[in-house]
Amino acid sequence: MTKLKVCGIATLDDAIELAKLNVHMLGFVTDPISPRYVKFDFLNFLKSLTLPLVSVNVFNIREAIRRTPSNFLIQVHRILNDDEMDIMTTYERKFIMYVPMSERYLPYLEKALNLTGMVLLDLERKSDKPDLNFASKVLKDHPEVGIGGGINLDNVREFLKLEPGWIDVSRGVEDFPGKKNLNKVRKLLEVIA
Ligand SMILES: O=C(O)c1ccccc1N[C@@H]1O[C@H](COP(=O)(O)O)[C@@H](O)[C@H]1O
Repeated sequence: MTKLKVCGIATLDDAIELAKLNVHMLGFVTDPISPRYVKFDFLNFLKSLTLPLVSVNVFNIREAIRRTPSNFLIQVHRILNDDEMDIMTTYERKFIMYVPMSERYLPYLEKALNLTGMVLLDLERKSDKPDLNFASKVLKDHPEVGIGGGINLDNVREFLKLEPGWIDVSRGVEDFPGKKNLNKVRKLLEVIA
């Protein structure tokens, strides 16, 4: 069954309340590029939560590896070059590797799948439309892969038809950047069930 990761969480209350729902993973963007940015120190307030927690990073990967609590997964939300990919293999950490949802990134997808069992197919740019045909092809061979990209209550069924390992949702369950709407999350969980 497809699991739900709610990402871009920026308040302790939201994290605690979402953890009480049947959400599978909670994501926190620890890169200042995001309007949902939280400082690494904020992650230390989440240690009482027992579900999988994810630190999402774009440009501060090394800092993230150094400052993210050891129980967190680290999401690398940027295309890495070969040297950076090699360096990733030297760390004893669980990574989620972001891969843009586009045919031209198939070679990178293979590299990411060799590095980690957790790959997230997501938009190359937040303004893009998801390439669900490409995502469908990937998921036929790699059903464990997660998918994101503007998922919300109106379009979630299109993504669920592909039977991804998980769906990754941030903007689609927000009142404003960083503030999650618990009722929208509850409704998403009802659709997934
Ligand atoms: O959410 C952000 O602000 C963000 C910033 C920088 C890198 C990644 C970010 N979010 C990731 O993108 C997916 C999908 O988000 P959305 O549902 O399309 O808004 C989200 O789950 C994060 O993993």
